[in-house]
Amino acid sequence: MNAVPQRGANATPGTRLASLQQWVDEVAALTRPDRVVWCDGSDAEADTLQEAMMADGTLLPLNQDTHPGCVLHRSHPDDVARVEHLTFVCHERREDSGPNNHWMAPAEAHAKIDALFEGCMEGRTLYVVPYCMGPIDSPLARCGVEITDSPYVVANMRLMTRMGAAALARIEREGDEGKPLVRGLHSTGELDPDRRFIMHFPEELVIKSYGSGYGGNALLGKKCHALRIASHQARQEGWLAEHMLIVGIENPQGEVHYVAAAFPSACGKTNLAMLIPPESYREQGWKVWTVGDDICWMHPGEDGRLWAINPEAGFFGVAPGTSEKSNPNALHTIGRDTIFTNVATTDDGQPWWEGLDKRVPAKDWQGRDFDPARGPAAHPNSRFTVSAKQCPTFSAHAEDPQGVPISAIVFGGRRSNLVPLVFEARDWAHGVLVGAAMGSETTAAATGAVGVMRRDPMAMKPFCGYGFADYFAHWLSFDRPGAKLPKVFHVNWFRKDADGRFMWPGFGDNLRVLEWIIGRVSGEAAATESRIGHLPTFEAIRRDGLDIEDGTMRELLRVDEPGWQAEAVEVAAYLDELGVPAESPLRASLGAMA
Ligand SMILES: Nc1nc2c(ncn2[C@@H]2O[C@H](COP(=O)(O)OP(=O)(O)OP(=O)(O)O)[C@@H](O)[C@H]2O)c(=O)[nH]1
Ligand SMILES: O=C([O-])CC(=O)C(=O)O
Ligand SMILES: [Mn+2]
Repeated sequence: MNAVPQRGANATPGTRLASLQQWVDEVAALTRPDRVVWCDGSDAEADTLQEAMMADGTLLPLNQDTHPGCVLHRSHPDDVARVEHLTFVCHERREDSGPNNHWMAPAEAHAKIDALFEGCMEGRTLYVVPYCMGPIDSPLARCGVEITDSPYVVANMRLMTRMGAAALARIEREGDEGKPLVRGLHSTGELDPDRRFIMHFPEELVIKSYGSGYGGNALLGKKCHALRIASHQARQEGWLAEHMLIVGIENPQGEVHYVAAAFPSACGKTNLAMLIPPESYREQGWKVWTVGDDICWMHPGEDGRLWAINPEAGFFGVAPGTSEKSNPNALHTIGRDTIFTNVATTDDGQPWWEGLDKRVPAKDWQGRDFDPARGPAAHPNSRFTVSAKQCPTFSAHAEDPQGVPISAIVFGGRRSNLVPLVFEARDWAHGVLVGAAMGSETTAAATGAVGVMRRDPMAMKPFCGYGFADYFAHWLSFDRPGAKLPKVFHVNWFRKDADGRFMWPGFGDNLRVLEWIIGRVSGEAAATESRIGHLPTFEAIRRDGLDIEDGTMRELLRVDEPGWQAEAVEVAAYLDELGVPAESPLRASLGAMA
């Protein structure tokens, strides 16, 4: 039966944009849902959805006295993280996807995944979710429509994007002007890990995702649109779509510098974006303002600077490790109206995860009686979804249509040895090399082994929508007459000593490093030269109120000469693997390091 289904009782009437209506009708004909609902983003709609999800067990209640408006979702135990081996970037030409992506010919990919979509929404509701990535009135924002059969995805998209009637109005206006729209089709399918694909068609601005309900696989506005598809668009149009937090650092003089930082998944973006200054800094008047915690779109402005928006409207953050001590801001943010996914619960129904406090949970993330023999109570990649507006340090400029000007770009990874606490690149090309050479030990944010060192250029290994050699060339192209580019830095919060303990306290104390970074931007902070770039002098990182020995600090700032020579050899081989040409300025920058 290819008949287009009747719209349900509380469905809105669709769209006047013929091309969009036609696509929705085609998808409905393929997937055969019982009902089609156009989401308007209203509170009433959210309430109706939530009631239905509570009734069928998709959402479970949490303690409303301690956590008003909060709910729990337990996902299928095989569906708890991004699946990189099942994620494809399907350019017409294989070489355009690069060696950094899994590739399939677009026709084959469509055929393969459409076969799974056939009839997959029978007995279900098809939700049409119009969304805007970025402030709704921003010229830098971009729109998309996600079709999904998962009310959990709709509820998450409502927090993570500007979703509903206002987005649809912008989409229709832009449609009249012939502007492109990103179209995403998602179904949770049967949640069978062997029938799961996340496919991207950058040239068509299309995403198709089947068989997973997990964040990065299913909330298509996030990694699929705002990074993989947007990075491809950004290359064509002369901007950057990056896996970066954006944070404003206000010094005692009241000047605010905005920093964009790329760390791989579960390597500290949310924490840095919400940093609370150490006591001695607070007393002096230092403040930190949160603009974004995961994605950053940067455009060159007329003044030559890079201006950045956070395309998201919420945080999809890692729960484990979040505590009153590590990230009180996040804890305050998620005290109400939050969706928790795969956390544990206490006997009085409060959400709980490892690192939160000393209580012993009653139920683990799968709802079983907690038994430490079975591993952590909360899944290591358990998450919270919450509106950014609830963050106490949410920047007053976070929704400025023109974005915020970026003073410094920071790269970083989880490196237990070799890489110093912080260093500064000599110039833009060297900065691009530092980003390209990034390595990090893997985390639970993607399925697979944890703690294995892998190259993750600019934290974009899983997210770049085209080949890395072209991506680096695009980055290099920003160095042109009139450009006032940010300075580029590399940080490592994760150095470990011989006993496996972190050498640097991290979290709030990372402001001490940011102070040096800002000081370099304004020309005030002292540095010494080394083969890897500029390093802080021993005194340049303030240690007042910090209990850290001179020897540890020296080690954190030491350049291990033989270690870096070996690193340079590895990086050269990696650039070869990616097809970076011999004449690329990255090679000359690397030569200075070797
Ligand atoms: N030792 C140490 N751990 C940190 C630091 N910052 C964050 N972490 C830990 O790293 C883990 C991930 O931190 P997040 O800030 O959620 O990472 P993220 O980059 O936002 O992760 P995604 O949302 O997956 O992109 C948590 O367990 C944190 O407690 C730090 O400065 N030092
Ligand atoms: O995309 C996700 O599912 C979560 C996330 O932020 C990441 O992994 O970087
Ligand atoms: Mn992320």
